[in-house]
Amino acid sequence: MDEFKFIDSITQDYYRQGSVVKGIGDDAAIMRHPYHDIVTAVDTMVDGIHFSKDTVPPFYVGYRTLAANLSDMAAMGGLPTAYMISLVVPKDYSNDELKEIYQGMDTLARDYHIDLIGGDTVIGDQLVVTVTIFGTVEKNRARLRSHAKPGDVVFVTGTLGDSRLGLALLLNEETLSEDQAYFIGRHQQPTPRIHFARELSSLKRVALNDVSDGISSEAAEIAKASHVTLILDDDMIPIHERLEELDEDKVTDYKYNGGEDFELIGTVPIKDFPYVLEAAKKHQIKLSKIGTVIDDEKTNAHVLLSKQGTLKPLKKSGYTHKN
Ligand SMILES: Nc1ncnc2c1ncn2[C@@H]1O[C@H](COP(=O)(O)OP(=O)(O)OP(=O)(O)O)[C@@H](O)[C@H]1O
Ligand SMILES: Cc1ncc(C[n+]2csc(CCOP(=O)(O)O)c2C)c(N)n1
Ligand SMILES: [Mg+2]
Ligand SMILES: [Mg+2]
Ligand SMILES: [Mg+2]
Repeated sequence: MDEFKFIDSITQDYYRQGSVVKGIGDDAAIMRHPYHDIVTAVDTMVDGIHFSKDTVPPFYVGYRTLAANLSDMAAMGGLPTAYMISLVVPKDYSNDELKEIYQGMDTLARDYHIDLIGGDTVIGDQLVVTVTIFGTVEKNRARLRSHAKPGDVVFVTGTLGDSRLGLALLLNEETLSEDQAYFIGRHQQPTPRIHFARELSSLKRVALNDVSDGISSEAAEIAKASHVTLILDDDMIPIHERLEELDEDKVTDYKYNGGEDFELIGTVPIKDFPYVLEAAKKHQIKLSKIGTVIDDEKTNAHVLLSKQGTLKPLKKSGYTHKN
């Protein structure tokens, strides 16, 4: 089973409820409401897959799961309001550890002024934390993956591969002379780009996707949903200067396929790009133009990578759950 093929296989042909604006196929679902659209998404993190005892302490298991969920909300341009938690707790897990998970979530929840409104608790074999976020977005302003058009600028927030390097440091696969704490912080405590995405709410058309699997996958999802091709420029992909110290193959893998940076990749009409730059500046985040959108009629590819004067398809090699 490959998660994406599985999702395709269970997607309904049509929605019975007229209120479903967007069902399966984006970072979150959108439901029409008389005053605004409702945004909801669910994320699950599993011990041994998304974290381990060596990589993420309980406080950050909570923090990180809610952050990933808020990141999907940001990728829709939504304003979060409340969340629910479903837990599978191993028999040997202590009450103190459980409390820490909740403290991690609550720390982030306070920052975004959102409330825990429910959940479910099960005792099982392995720690599983599932968070469901609810929020709102102005009617017809949800930032769908299908909104990219030829001529758009492709942009990304922050730097890419930092979380992957943090994971490598935590797993002792890598050592660094400096900035260890920064990269570990990016892995354990990512920042959902809610405020930046909300700042774009006056723009008519923006396509957004958050970086959970790696931009090689996220860029392809925008291209596929929008029936366009994204051309990315290798020189313009933002990375932290410390990452350049690693082997070239590793740098390439981390920046395109590392994932879990929870940055936003998006496209906007060229006329709106200065506004997007201003929005990033206002929220003190880095924003980089990384490419352009073209018609997909002749390219036969979702994403093309421009590197050292050549243009080649970029394979969708981000993280995929498989068995
Ligand atoms: N088991 C499932 N049943 C129904 N819909 C699903 C299932 N798994 C995923 N989906 C839907 O498929 C779409 C893509 O899901 P995916 O998990 O890739 O998105 P995401 O939340 O942006 O990524 P990530 O899992 O990395 O956070 C979403 O609309 C999601 O709601
Ligand atoms: C211990 C450990 N090993 C590996 C990884 C890497 N990892 C796990 S899931 C995922 C993609 C996002 O998942 P999803 O698509 O479910 O949001 C990535 C990059 C990790 N975080 N911890
Ligand atoms: Mg997402
Ligand atoms: Mg998600
Ligand atoms: Mg998923």
